[in-house]
Amino acid sequence: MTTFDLFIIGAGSGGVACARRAASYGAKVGIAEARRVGGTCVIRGCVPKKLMHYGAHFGEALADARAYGWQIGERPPLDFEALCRARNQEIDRLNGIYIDMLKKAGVELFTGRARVQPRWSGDGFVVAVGEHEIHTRRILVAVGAHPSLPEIDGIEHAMTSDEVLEQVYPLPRRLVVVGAGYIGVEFASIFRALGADTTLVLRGDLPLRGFEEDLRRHLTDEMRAHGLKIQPDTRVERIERTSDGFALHTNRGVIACDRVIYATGRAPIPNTRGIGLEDLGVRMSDIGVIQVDRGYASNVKGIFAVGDCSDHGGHGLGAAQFDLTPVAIAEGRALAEAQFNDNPQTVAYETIPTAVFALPQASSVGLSEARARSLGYDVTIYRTRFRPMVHTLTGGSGRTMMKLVVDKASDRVLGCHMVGEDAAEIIQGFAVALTAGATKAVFDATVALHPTAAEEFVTMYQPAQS
Ligand SMILES: Cc1cc2nc3c(=O)[nH]c(=O)nc-3n(C[C@H](O)[C@H](O)[C@H](O)COP(=O)(O)OP(=O)(O)OC[C@H]3O[C@@H](n4cnc5c(N)ncnc54)[C@H](O)[C@@H]3O)c2cc1C
Ligand SMILES: NC(=O)c1ccc[n+]([C@@H]2O[C@H](COP(=O)([O-])OP(=O)(O)OC[C@H]3O[C@@H](n4cnc5c(N)ncnc54)[C@H](O)[C@@H]3O)[C@@H](O)[C@H]2O)c1
Repeated sequence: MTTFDLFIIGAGSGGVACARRAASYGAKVGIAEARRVGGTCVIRGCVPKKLMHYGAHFGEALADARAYGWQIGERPPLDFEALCRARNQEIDRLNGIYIDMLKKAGVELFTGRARVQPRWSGDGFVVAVGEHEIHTRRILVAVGAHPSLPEIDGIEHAMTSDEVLEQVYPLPRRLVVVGAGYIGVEFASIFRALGADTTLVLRGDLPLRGFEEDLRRHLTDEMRAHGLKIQPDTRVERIERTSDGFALHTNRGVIACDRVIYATGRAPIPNTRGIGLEDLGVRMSDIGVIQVDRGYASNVKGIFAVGDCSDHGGHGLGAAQFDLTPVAIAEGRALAEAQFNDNPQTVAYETIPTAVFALPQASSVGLSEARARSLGYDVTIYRTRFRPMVHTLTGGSGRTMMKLVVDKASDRVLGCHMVGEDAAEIIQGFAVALTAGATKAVFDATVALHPTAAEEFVTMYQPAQS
């Protein structure tokens, strides 16, 4: 029987990245996947979501095109189910590519739910996947997370992101999205842009808790201007099926709709529980997050964890922001480098760029103003709001917002934030600048690229009133 150097549970972003890198250094690597290779990002996350985001925004582009002379009459009809089917076809193609990539890398794939056995083999661990009994020196747990739902009456009527992104269904006429984190804001934006009468219901006063306050406010105004109904300070008490859809009973009245999407967060349970980790004494939080050190090692020697199911604590920034695909990939690769190439690496957690594919997009890298102040920085703020050039002809009311948070003492730019078209594409380059430790003087010395929105990031000379 082969003994693997590394056996990975979960072929998602972190697991696949680690497997390929470790195998490239000659390690004997096996990987188990319970659902589909590619994991959340490829199968039911980033990729299908971005395809739907593209699909949704053609509607607006078509309307804008009229102002540029295109003779487009009424809004053309949308075949939403065709969009779902095209999306699924692309996901099937990517799933095949991921399986091939593992094969080409020499990684052995086991299909099924892996379970670590409560006994040790001669030189490591035993993992069961279906009929297979696998011996391995190290285990990487990269099992990701799962939509978490509150226990209220009628919650079984709600769709989660899994169903939204995997199923083919008619476009809802009236939709309610509950929860205003990344997924809630993105889905509400997508369905609104597709033409659904959409209400975003949140418990707090603004969406996207943890993000820069100016970004949250500006994005809220913009989303409302696009016709999205945003209902703050609202708690759903129960969901009732009615003759023509559903009734959401809330502390602020009843909302009628045809579909309800719940986007109330994700947790590693049930993925991390019930697969033998507790029996070996692996330390986890109450929601199943595996506690690891800076080398992604759990408290049990030889068991590691990366990605959404893990937390190494102590990065000093927000938390939820780090459950992102590139973070899982960077952690998986860093683990492989340390274990199989004697090349320990650190992930630049302080300057992880992030975007919300909303209506319009919002993006951030580095610290928010509030977070910078809470960490003791004395900061200067630069902020601009302007009408993007495309709307000079369309007459659209949309406004772009950009903000820089600068440390007075060192002149270092601590945070860049944006709401507006292409915000996601624009922030990536500024993440490079922040990772390199760029100062405001460097931003000022950078020649602008005209005419773009991005140039505003290097032409904000006057500090904003606090
Ligand atoms: C709707 C949505 C949109 C998102 N959009 C973005 C985005 O735009 N940008 C971004 O950066 N991030 C996005 N994310 C987050 C991103 O998808 C995750 O951060 C990323 O996939 C985490 O990777 P991972 O390797 O930790 O876990 P996953 O990719 O979730 O992979 C875990 C894998 O483990 C498998 N598994 C679980 N238990 C077992 C077991 N016992 N045996 C075998 N296999 C098992 C699962 O089936 C899964 O395939 C999005 C997430 C969602 C839900
Ligand atoms: N563009 C991206 O990069 C992207 C997109 C989607 C998801 N993600 C990742 O996936 C993770 C999960 O996304 P998410 O949106 O599910 O989680 P989230 O943690 O971002 O947001 C969940 C929201 O639901 C609210 N909530 C919790 N319980 C509730 C209840 N009972 N009623 C009403 N609201 C409730 C929370 O206050 C929070 O605002 C994110 O943290 C992010 O890391 C990233």
